[in-house]
Amino acid sequence: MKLECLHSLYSISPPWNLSLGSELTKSSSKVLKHVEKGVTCCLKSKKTSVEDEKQGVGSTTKKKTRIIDLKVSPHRAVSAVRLMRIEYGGAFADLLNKKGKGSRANEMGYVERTLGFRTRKLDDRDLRLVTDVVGGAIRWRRYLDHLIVSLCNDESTFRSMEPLLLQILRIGFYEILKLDMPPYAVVDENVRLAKVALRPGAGNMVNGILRRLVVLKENDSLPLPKVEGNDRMQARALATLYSHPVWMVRRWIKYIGIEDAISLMMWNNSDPSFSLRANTAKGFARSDLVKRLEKLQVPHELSPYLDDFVRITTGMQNVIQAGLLKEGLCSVQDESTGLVVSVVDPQPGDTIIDCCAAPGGKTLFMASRLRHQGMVCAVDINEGRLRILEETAKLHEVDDVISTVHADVRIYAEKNTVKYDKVLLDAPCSGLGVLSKRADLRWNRRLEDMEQLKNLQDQLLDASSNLVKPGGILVYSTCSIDPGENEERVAAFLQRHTEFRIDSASGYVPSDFVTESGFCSTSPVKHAVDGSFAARLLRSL
Ligand SMILES: C[S@@+](CC[C@H](N)C(=O)[O-])C[C@H]1O[C@@H](n2cnc3c(N)ncnc32)[C@H](O)[C@@H]1O
Repeated sequence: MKLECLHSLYSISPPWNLSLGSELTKSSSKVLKHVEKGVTCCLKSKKTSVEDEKQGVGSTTKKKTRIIDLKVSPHRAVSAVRLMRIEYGGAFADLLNKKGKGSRANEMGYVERTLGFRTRKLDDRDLRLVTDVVGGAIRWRRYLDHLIVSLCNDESTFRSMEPLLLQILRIGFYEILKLDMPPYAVVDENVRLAKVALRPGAGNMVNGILRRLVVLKENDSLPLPKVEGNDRMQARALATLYSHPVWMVRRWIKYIGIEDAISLMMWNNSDPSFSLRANTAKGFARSDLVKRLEKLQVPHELSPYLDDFVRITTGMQNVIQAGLLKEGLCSVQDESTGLVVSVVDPQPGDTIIDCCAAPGGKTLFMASRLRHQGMVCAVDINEGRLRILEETAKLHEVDDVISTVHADVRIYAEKNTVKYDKVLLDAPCSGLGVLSKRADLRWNRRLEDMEQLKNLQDQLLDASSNLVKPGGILVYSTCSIDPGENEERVAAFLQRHTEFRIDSASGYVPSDFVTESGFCSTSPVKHAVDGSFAARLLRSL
């Protein structure tokens, strides 16, 4: 996905924003009450600095008062507000801070509306801290909450805790336990935030709980569960220790065994790594990208699997600021998604249909491989995401070979009579292969979702298969590592459609990724890239 689109796509106004009053849900109105209480309190409390701004509007002069607290650390105030938005606003955890137009100002606007005051402006270090703290506090939520409950006097104190107070505690716990920040500074700073944003009593509570945590950490006696007992008890303990939902842990133990399940959870909890794809369609080769990265002093490494890809671990901000993405010279794309395109194997002159195309990561890469000969028809049910695809196709100069269709592919495939050489179905899925990049996804997925997704995947497979020419190829892919969404879907499809057979991915992707059945499967544990699956299915003549 194009990086610059992430921010606007995932920025959702908080539900407790007063202007959204009529849309408030029950739980968000509860949050609103807490937040309003906090705002009223902190407006009454004494501030370090008050800035009066005069704004001239025509002949009248409006006076706007901004309360600025220079003592509260900006990264903590912003992190607390972001965590509130993510948990209660349904926004995704966009861990890539978009620098530039108004983003810092907007962030402070949210702080002011939620907490009732501004802090000093965020600098680069603050922005990095916000990214670390927000991503970490979300990933480690179950682990942190287990310890917070243990350190509260009783469970009801935890259950009835104001949402903002809980976020402040999570920030403090994460900073002490996982970022190894100087503990007493962390205590003081979070106490100050709780006092100013809520009330003095909240600060006292944060002080008591964080100080107990510091002592337990120093004595190496954190109250953590032991991995013992029956399967269910072990899964529960691991779910707390590695901070994942119990149902996911049970599923992974069943499919990949306890050791790999632990490695997978450690991968999911680590900082995500990113790859860049050089946009050769614009005449920008990987060697050009490497030169630019060297100039920007961004550490990088060539992908051993894909000719156009470069891996970076840090320095994404530099890449963004240098305008490489904005100019369409490269995109942020994981190697696992590039390998899916290798399984499709687009060749100049091919006619291809991408059945679930938006926002277009694979469409654009396939189009670049066509070298301006052939066509990719990009279908998606989501108009907004499809628009992003169209804009990026222009920017990347591959729009000459891309046409878009806004439709439900199940209906489109029934009515459409054109057949294609290659059909890609990159199906909606649980995303269990990309949990390191999507920090909050693990908490939003439920076991019940899996059944619904499997039904949808079957329907989409049936529809897409209608669009394949005799002798043509259907590629079914997901960003999941769950056999229920992958191998089992293909097996069920082949039973329903005897005109298709598996065409091995061998020869299209490095043999490391080819399973015994001939599928392409990437695994965070084995290959240190996101998890994905792709099956190449050949239609008989
Ligand atoms: C996994 S995402 C696709 C990602 C995309 N292939 C890429 O590489 O950027 C799944 C997409 O399927 C679309 N989708 C879901 N149901 C659909 C349907 N019935 N018909 C067409 N598109 C659908 C969603 O809107 C979503 O954009």
